[in-house]
Amino acid sequence: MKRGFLKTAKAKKTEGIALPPVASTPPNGDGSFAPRPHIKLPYGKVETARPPEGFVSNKVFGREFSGDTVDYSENAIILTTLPSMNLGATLDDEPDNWTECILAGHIKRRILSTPGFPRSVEKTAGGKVNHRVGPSPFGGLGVFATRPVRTGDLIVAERPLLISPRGFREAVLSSSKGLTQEEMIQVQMQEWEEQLGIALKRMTDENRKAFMALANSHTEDGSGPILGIIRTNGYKVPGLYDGHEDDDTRAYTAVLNIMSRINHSCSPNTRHRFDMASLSFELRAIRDIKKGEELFYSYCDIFRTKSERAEELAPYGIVCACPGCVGATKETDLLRSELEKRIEKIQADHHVWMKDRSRPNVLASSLKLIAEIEKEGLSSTPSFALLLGMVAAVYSASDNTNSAMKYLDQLNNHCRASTGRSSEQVALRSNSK
Ligand SMILES: C[S@@+](CC[C@H](N)C(=O)[O-])C[C@H]1O[C@@H](n2cnc3c(N)ncnc32)[C@H](O)[C@@H]1O
Repeated sequence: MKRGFLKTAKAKKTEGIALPPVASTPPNGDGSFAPRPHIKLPYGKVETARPPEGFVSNKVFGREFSGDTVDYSENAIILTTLPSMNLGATLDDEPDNWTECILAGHIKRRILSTPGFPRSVEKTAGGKVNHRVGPSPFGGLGVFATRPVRTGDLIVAERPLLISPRGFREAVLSSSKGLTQEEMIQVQMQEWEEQLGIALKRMTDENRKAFMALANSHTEDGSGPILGIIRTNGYKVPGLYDGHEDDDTRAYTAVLNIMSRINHSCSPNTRHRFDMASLSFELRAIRDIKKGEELFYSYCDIFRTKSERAEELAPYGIVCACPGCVGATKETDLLRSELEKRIEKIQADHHVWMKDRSRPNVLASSLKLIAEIEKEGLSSTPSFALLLGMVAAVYSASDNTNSAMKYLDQLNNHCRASTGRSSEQVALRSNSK
């Protein structure tokens, strides 16, 4: 994005809007929320992709609030711009851009109280642009490396255009008595679209334009244009959730200008993390990437079999033709689904060897699994670091310093790719806790 790109940014009249709280779902005693009912949204061509005849949706009137308001109820949904945007602000005031957010009140408070917030978004080494968006052989647009990128290097970091809840609010159901499940879902999608529209209106013209230009693979299932774009392009926001971390219905999703152009592969070459203090997503290489190579992340769980992955990818309209799917066999399915278990077993053997060096070490089994992982393109698994560490430890114990250093170096790069920090920095931080 060019500097000055948002020179025309319009200031907000108010700091935010609070949608009416949902009376039926107060937080539990510990401040957490009960899971929302899991609603499977339709995809593909849906014959009745609209609310039933004569249905009039609840119009939402939010309460406007100013920048110093912090007492919105836990249960209220807040529409707010982060970092906050002053009247007449331009990109010169906030070169890292703003994120339009639809959040529960307590989530906004959590973001604002993150130490360092709003930190500036991390820059690539030397401020170089490592990516470009262009036509992809997989169809539509994709993102490509403009220079060789080493494992662990930052490719791009950006603030999302929009952060919004992944699940629907319960309120809309109150008006839906007598409707079938399918009809209720259509009603919910329409009402959610109207609420999302309020957030879109609050965006700068440039951000709204960038958002609406993103791909939409949900044009025939009743999703409105905004919801369709969110469903096609959303990244789950790690660390942001209303209930329990594992409860997807209360998680948040982010749509980004550049990173939402990245296509899917079951053998991804990038990894991303969310940095709350800068409110940005950081994309790093998980293996060395050549100039011109397309960048991929995985939209599905890569530790599942090919047919299970195909099921997860269907809502995106993807019939995956990545090397991991084209070359899938019984053996690769087994490797993926049993990978974690195999690593755990090697780790247990390693601990036995650490206590009693007369026992067999795990060098051969670790190196064999590392080779299998690299061949299948699964090095984005966080447990890969464990294997690298175990190999380095065994080499080090046998005074094979060169080999130990080689694997420590790989471990360090892997750690940078996952956490943005070197393994020494990560060890220092965890020791200081
Ligand atoms: C997040 S967008 C990715 C960017 C998109 N290609 C574009 O033109 O903006 C997701 C959509 O891209 C397409 N897509 C992504 N990965 C794909 C793949 N591996 N094979 C086929 N289509 C893919 C699908 O239409 C999917 O719904």
